[in-house]
Amino acid sequence: MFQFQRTMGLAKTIITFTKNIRKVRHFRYFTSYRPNNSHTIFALSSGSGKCGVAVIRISGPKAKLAIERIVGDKANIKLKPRTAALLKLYEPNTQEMLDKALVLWFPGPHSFTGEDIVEFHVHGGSAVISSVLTALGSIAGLKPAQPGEFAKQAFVNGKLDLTEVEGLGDLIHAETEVQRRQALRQMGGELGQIYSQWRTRLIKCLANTEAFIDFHEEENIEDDILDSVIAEISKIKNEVSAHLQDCRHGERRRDGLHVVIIGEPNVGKSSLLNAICQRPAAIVSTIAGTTRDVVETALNIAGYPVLLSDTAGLQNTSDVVEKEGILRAMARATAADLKIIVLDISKHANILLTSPSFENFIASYMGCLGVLQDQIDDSNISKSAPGFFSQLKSENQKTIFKTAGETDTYITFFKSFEEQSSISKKLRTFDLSNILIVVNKSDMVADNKILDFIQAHSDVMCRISCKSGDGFDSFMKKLVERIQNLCGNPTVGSPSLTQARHRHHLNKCQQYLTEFPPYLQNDVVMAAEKLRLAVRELANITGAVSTEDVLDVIFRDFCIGK
Ligand SMILES: Nc1nc2c(ncn2[C@@H]2O[C@H](COP(=O)(O)OP(=O)(O)OP(=O)(O)O)[C@@H](O)[C@H]2O)c(=O)[nH]1
Ligand SMILES: [K+]
Ligand SMILES: [Mg+2]
Repeated sequence: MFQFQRTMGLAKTIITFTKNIRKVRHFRYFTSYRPNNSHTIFALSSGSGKCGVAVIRISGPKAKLAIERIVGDKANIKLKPRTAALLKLYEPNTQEMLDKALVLWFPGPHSFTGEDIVEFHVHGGSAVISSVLTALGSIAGLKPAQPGEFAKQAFVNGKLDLTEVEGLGDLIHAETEVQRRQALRQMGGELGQIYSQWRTRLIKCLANTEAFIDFHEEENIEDDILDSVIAEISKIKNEVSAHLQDCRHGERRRDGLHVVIIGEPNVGKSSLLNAICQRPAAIVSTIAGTTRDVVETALNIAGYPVLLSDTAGLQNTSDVVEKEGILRAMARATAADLKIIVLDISKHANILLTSPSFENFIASYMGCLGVLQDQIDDSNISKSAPGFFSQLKSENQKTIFKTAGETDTYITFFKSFEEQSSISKKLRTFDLSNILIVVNKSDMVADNKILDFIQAHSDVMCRISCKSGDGFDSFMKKLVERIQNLCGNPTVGSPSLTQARHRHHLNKCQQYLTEFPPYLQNDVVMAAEKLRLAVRELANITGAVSTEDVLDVIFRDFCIGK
């Protein structure tokens, strides 16, 4: 019991019940899944292909034996922990020399995996590598590592929790600066610590609740014990909520920000995509409807990972293939983190100038394109303008695209918005943080009024020419600012969750914590069960409790040798 109290640092209340300890419920939530994994594994840990130096790693109880078999007696004399020694490697059966290598010896538990580890830094030719791997395979008790098996050993031996393992995986896959910084921070354990401290605090609440259940009838238990539990749980719930409301910053930084280019046909969407990624990724032509499918490119923009998509021009069409392309474009635009809406100055200048207000302009143009429907409050709209908007909602392709490209109709559209003052109000609340309007082909029109209009709305609008390159630098500056705002800084503030898996368990944890107080009124035992489930959800994130299935999913993404 003493050990138990000391380990968990439980609330004082619990300590007063040692004599009745046999009654305390079993603390199932302390159990962790630690599969017995004592075999010795080996693999090439550096990348494949010809290279100057290749690193072959061995981890497990027979690592020492492996050095003795491959290096011979000299190994024992020359090898000091964590110090490199230049030694000859031999085939253990024929004694043929294989290579001269740097050999490093990391005795467990002070190693990456917690097991004994040996590293051979051999010459990086494929024949050298395969001869050493074959020699290792011939030693009884050694087996080739599965993908991610070194990291799994580290997890099993308590060297890394699951969020740290994920951080390590992300670091290996990081392609941009921001991904690298975020992964490094997660691998350092900061994210895991947030979840662990919530879990520890919830375990204390659970222990107090269970103490109440077990002893409140016979012992002089403090009356307000449950009040303090309720207060603490409400505090934790608020902290989890704040952590969840992070605008998906961490996930965007890990998986890439989705940016979609949309607009009418021939406005220069594909030209813009090509200019941003500096290669002819999408076909450009004078024919309206050139782009049919979504053209996606993965880019590194100012250190942020971005998935930039060019889409089919939005218009009414009877062509079934183009129609499908338009549906895909709209689906992409709806799901995107940032929409770049492209206009053609030679075609849309008139709308810009005759618009009664900027909001109306945006609403009418994008309403016509059918891309802001997700931001329009349905109920309000159907009340205010049942005919117009319900038609727009339900038949957005059929009805709206019929009119696309006709300036007069746009003007009629936004004038009708203006007449509906309640709708206008709604439109003014559009979230402009995820929209960037690009007025292209500025080489074709040089009208001061238009330039002034664009300048007056420079927070969401810019003018460029994909043809001459004019305005492109300031567009890119604006784009980078948007991306920075949408992704946040990975090294500032508390660390963000980075995976849908974290979000899933945190949402479930929240749900159980919400259910706790109402249950407490009628059924304390059930309330305690809710708390236990909440603790379990947090334990799932860090791997304090996990199943083989979960581990398989996480380690599967690693390559062999990691
Ligand atoms: N003058 C001028 N022409 C441009 C500019 N940008 C693009 N164009 C031309 O406009 C035409 C259409 O360009 P695209 O990039 O194919 O347009 P899009 O929006 O992708 O067209 P769709 O895929 O058919 O929807 C091409 O002939 C381009 O060369 C520009 O800044 N100035
Ligand atoms: K085109
Ligand atoms: Mg195109």
